[in-house]
Amino acid sequence: MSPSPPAALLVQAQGIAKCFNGVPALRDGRLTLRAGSVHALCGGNGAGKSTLLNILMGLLRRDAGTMQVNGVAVDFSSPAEALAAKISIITQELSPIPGMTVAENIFLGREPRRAGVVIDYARLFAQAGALLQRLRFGIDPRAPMHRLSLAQTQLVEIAKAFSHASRVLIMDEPTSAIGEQEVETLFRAIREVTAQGAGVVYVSHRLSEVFAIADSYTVLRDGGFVEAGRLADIDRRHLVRQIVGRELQNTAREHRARTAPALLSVQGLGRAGEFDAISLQVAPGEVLGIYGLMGSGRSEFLHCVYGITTPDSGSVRLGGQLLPVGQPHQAIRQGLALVTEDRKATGLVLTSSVADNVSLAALPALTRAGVVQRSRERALVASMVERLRIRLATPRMAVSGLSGGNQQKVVLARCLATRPVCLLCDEPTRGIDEGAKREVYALLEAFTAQGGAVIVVSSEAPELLALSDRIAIFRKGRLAQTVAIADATQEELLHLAS
Ligand SMILES: Nc1ncnc2c1ncn2[C@@H]1O[C@H](COP(=O)(O)OP(=O)(O)OP(=O)(O)O)[C@@H](O)[C@H]1O
Repeated sequence: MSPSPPAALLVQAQGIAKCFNGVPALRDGRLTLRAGSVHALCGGNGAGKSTLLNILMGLLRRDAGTMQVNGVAVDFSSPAEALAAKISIITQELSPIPGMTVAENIFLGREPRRAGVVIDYARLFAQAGALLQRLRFGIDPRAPMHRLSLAQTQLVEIAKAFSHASRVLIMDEPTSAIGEQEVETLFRAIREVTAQGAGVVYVSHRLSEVFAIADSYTVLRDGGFVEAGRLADIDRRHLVRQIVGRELQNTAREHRARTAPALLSVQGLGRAGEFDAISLQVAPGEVLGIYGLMGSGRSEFLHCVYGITTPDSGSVRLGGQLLPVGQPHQAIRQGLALVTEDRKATGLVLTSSVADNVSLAALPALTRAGVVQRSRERALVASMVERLRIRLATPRMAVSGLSGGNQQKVVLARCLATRPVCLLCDEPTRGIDEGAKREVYALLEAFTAQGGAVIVVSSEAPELLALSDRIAIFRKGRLAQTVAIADATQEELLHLAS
């Protein structure tokens, strides 16, 4: 029997190049996508993945190279042209319109109209409802966007990409803000559309996802092409080596039981509709992981401890001192820092420079007699850029010019620059590549070795198991149980959380 012919080529890109202000971001971008396939585009932070996909999508123009869609040479000058060629994208940065409903966000500019004029809301909500139900996302199409959590906002963005019934779906880190259960739901939807002949380009730093959903891959490094092939022919270690360009050391933490008095102590903290009666302690040198499904109240809890929101009941003590409620500036002064999940909303000033973002919160410590000591500021920024391997042209460039993963590293650098004694981390490695993840783990290890205390919220169970000494499981806003790391497994965590 002769082998079946390869599926139709949906996208072929070769030798794609792009410079920003004379600095090359992409030198030799390549991509091949076939009908019915999920193709993983892999590479470290700043490798050029988003740049290549933004060129394919018409969001950026290329400087050189060729691109074909369905065998026809293309050079899209806008996303509308790409959409007309049946290509849609879920970008890394979410851009919801908060004042509108979910349905309006999904069908913006394509709303069903009566007599071609007035928006037909009944049909709009019905269409959006049917789509969300098909995808099993469990979101009300009539809900106002501003009411949704970050995870739900990301699901709406995903639904929007599916609503175009495209032949090519580009997913640039689609799961960075959603939980394991929603990831499964997304994968089911991906399998459905590929079974019908669509092709998906999938970008994620979570390699377990890549191996679970994709069949073929391309690796980019430093803007250049490294390797492409079938995932069935390689293992995870090989892929990591190609992405990072070197063998990675294992940096697992040494788990320890802590007996010292608590550094951070939370007593009966509650906030209506979010979480209730949470009491927990973290000792110096300890990492407490928090695990929970979407909607379990884990991020809301961290925000409240830090002071972004005010509790209805309970108290927080740091080093025995009561933290005043709802005052993050005071919390920082007392030694607390928060690494946020949503870097755009609460983490960074995108239009300011990397240097300003890193030194902003540390300015009081860098100021003598009302004058900022610039040489100390420069030294601080340089050491953070080096420790975290932030990939940039110059520290004076705007944060918006950094790749997504490098922006996340700036968030971390900014927190560490305030010299905290206790770090609250909400998805600290979101969007960070495998090499940088190890660096973040090593940083947390060094931080705790010096007596710092850490609380980590992560939706990646393997990450929590690697980092934590104990894991608190949140379920529907309650602390369900705290388990010692020796007794915890991935299955056990999921079981206790659901
Ligand atoms: N608008 C811009 N201005 C200046 N430089 C840019 C701009 N967009 C991207 N770059 C640079 O291009 C390089 C590639 O970035 P890109 O976003 O494509 O990386 P990536 O592989 O998607 O990374 P990540 O996994 O971190 O999202 C980076 O060094 C980045 O700083």
